[in-house]
Amino acid sequence: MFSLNGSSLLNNSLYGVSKSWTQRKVSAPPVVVAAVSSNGKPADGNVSVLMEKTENALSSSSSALTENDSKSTVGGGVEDVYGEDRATEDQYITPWTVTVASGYPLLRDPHHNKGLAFNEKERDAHFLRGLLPPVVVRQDLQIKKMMANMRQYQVPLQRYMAMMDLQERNERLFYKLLIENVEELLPIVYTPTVGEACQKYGSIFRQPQGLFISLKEKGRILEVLKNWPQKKIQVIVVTDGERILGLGDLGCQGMGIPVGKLSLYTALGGIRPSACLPVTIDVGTNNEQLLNDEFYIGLRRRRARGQEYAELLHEFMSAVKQNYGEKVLIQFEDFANHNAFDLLAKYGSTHLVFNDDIQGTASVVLAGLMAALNLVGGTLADHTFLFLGAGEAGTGIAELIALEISKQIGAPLEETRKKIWLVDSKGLIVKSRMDSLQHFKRPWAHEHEPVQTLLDAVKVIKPTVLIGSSGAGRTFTKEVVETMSSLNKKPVILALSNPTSQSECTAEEAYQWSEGRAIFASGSPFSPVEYNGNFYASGQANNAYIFPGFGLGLIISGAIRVHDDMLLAASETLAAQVSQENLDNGLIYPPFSNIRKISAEIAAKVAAKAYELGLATRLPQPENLVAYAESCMYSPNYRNYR
Ligand SMILES: NC(=O)C1=CN([C@@H]2O[C@H](COP(=O)(O)OP(=O)(O)OC[C@H]3O[C@@H](n4cnc5c(N)ncnc54)[C@H](OP(=O)(O)O)[C@@H]3O)[C@@H](O)[C@H]2O)C=CC1
Ligand SMILES: CC(=O)C(=O)O
Ligand SMILES: [Mg+2]
Repeated sequence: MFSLNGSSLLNNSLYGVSKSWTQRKVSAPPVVVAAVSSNGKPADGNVSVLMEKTENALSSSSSALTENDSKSTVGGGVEDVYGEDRATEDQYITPWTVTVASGYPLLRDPHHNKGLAFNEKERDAHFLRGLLPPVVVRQDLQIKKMMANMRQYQVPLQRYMAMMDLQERNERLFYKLLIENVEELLPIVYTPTVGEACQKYGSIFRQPQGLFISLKEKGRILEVLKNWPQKKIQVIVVTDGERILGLGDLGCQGMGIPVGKLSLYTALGGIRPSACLPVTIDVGTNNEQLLNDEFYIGLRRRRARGQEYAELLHEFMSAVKQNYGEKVLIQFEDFANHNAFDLLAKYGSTHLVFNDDIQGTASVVLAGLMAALNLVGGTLADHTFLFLGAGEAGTGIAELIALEISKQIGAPLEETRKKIWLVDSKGLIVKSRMDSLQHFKRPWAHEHEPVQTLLDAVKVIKPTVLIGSSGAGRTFTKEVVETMSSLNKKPVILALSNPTSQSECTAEEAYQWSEGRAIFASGSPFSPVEYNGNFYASGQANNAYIFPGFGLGLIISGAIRVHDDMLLAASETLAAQVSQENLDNGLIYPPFSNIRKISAEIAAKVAAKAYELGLATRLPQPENLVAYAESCMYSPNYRNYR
């Protein structure tokens, strides 16, 4: 889609797009839509965006969504997101228009560029003759070449940059590469490398990705949303950059996280890339190093707090609903906990919101624990849990475990919480600290004398399961792991903190210090470890197992709210995907290589729960939800252009 202004608006001739094409009535793919920003330049450096009429089943099912939404009482909705139909003459609209890309702009359009894979017919039909060398190569050969190139980079950040370049050059090739090499490339586009990329985002910045909404845009956020070239957005991942992984406040440079998470929504969960919108809300940063960094890309001011912050967030949340309707999923990611819990509570009853750090993490860890029971025995209620870290991840997981136990044994939550203990930076959370505790920690303040250190807490609480959610690296010391191992035949130890530098311990440490007995998983991946002549592979306890399938389930059912029972359903489904062979190898998560199938299973169970709870709006309910979920998933294979 092109939004026209300046000379483009007058000439209706866009960046070399052939007039014969622009004049043609377009009834079948490829239809080109391209965007021009307010300064008259291509919105993202790309001249055009090809929009295919029937990209996949999900886009056709989103037409059904469109019909529903246009009847919505919420202003805008999905059909008329730009408000042209309703705008009065004195209201501003964005003059989008539709045209067809060909020639040079087609090669510069990441959504439809195929590089050397354009066939002879397409080269003729789309004015590509001479713009490409003569050879025509298949997509699988392009994949082979890209992987060979990728493997030559020794430095992970170089691989990250190569992947981002590819995403900006040839989107389908990017996703096919990622899907087919998910175990090798996940650590590049996601944790740990994405953490380093965020830290250095200003220096490595080339092309803007996603929407940057800063305090400068206060009062104009709806207008900013309208600058985004895609209209049918289904998932937004938004951060304010204050708690990026375990790396702290990275301000505007946190954009790498929404971009990375959404690339997993597509690669792992099959959401169309064009339906994904990464957003960074820039309210400043308290990171002195960034404030003094000449390459920093964000607002050079300290963070807005209180009313100023709340008003900007509220304007954003309202504008999103107005622009995209109420079924757009808004995933909060890497907010600091003093905002995260409040935002979730405030918007949980008015928007389709999901906090990945609180809810997604809870679901993935509960799944791992359910699977681990096959190795350690007993039910969840038989175990004692100790957390290092009582923030979003820690208390989110604790609450979901308590809820699951409560459902299993029919006991009240207040009771089932009692076997779950948390340690924060001031020691064990106990009743005597109640007055000074943040609200999300209070349910975990049990009757006990104060305990200062994790090691002492392990000794007195005697947990069977130890979970690290502190963001503080190497805090599971030799003594801590040895004590866990002296208390348990098979200690369950999860070091969730990301990236690798912040992991509470390494896989090697867990296996060595437990003499190979630990059931270990970590937030960022570790290579298999050799101990006493045996190899130990550890799983990745990361919310990436959950959110892509979870989001897909919400979308295919047209869910309007997230419910805890959906999280439990996702956990059970993921746990059921762990095979006996995985368990025999000490793994409590299935391999990522099978993730698309797993995501479809999760999506189906989440959707089923949405229907059961009366939260689904896409009716009638498909008979076979797994098959339906699979049929809705984006395929990165090239499309043929006529
Ligand atoms: N594997 C996964 O899927 C996920 C992993 N994570 C990771 O979990 C970590 C924490 O995230 P999140 O819960 O959102 O962060 P929060 O900031 O909300 O919570 C961190 C908690 O850790 C405590 N803490 C920090 N340092 C120490 C220390 N040295 N000793 C004891 N306690 C400490 C804090 O204590 P206090 O309250 O006293 O300040 C706080 O309770 C991050 O590294 C993140 O990357 C998060 C989500 C998903
Ligand atoms: C994985 C994730 O969401 C985090 O570390 O914040
Ligand atoms: Mg996160």
